[in-house]
Amino acid sequence: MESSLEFSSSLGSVSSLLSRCRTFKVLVIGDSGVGKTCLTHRLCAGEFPRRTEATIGVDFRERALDIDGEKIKLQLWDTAGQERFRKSMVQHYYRSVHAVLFVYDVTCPASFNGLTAWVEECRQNSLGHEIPR
Ligand SMILES: Nc1nc2c(ncn2[C@@H]2O[C@H](COP(=O)(O)OP(=O)(O)OP(=O)(O)O)[C@@H](O)[C@H]2O)c(=O)[nH]1
Repeated sequence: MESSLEFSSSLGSVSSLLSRCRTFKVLVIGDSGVGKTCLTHRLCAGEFPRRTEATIGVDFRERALDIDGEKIKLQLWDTAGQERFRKSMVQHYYRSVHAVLFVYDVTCPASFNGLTAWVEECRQNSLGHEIPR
C-alpha cells in the first residue's frame, strides 16, 4: 500500500513537471492611439480587432508558445496610453516585468518622440537595465 502511494505521488510530480509552463510578463507601452491594443490582439487572437476603444488601466492577453519543445506563456499587458486612464496603477504594471515593448505609430513622428517619456517612466519605476526592451 505504501509503495503504491509513493508511486502515485511520484507520478504526480512528474506530470506536474511536464505540464509546467514558464510565464513571461511583457509590458506594452506607448502613446494613446498608436495601436497597442490592435497589436496585442493580433498576436493573441490571430486577427486585428474590428474596432477598439481607449484602454482604461490595463488589458491582459495571453499567447501560448512552443519554443524548442518548451511551453511558454506570453502574458501581454496592454496598458492605457492616456495619462488619465493610468493614474496610480502604473507602479503595479512594472512589478515582475520580463520585457517591455515600446510602440509608436510610424505615420506619427510625435508618437516616436513621445517614447522618451515612456523610457523615463521605466526609469522612474526602477526597471532594471537587464530587462529587454
Ligand atoms: N491604419 C492603421 N490603423 C491602425 C493600426 N493599428 C491600429 N490602428 C487604429 O488606430 C486606432 C487606435 O488603435 P488602438 O490599438 O486602440 O491604440 P492604443 O495604442 O491601444 O490606444 P490606447 O488604448 O488609447 O493607449 C484604432 O482606430 C485602430 O483601428 C495600423 O497598423 N494601421
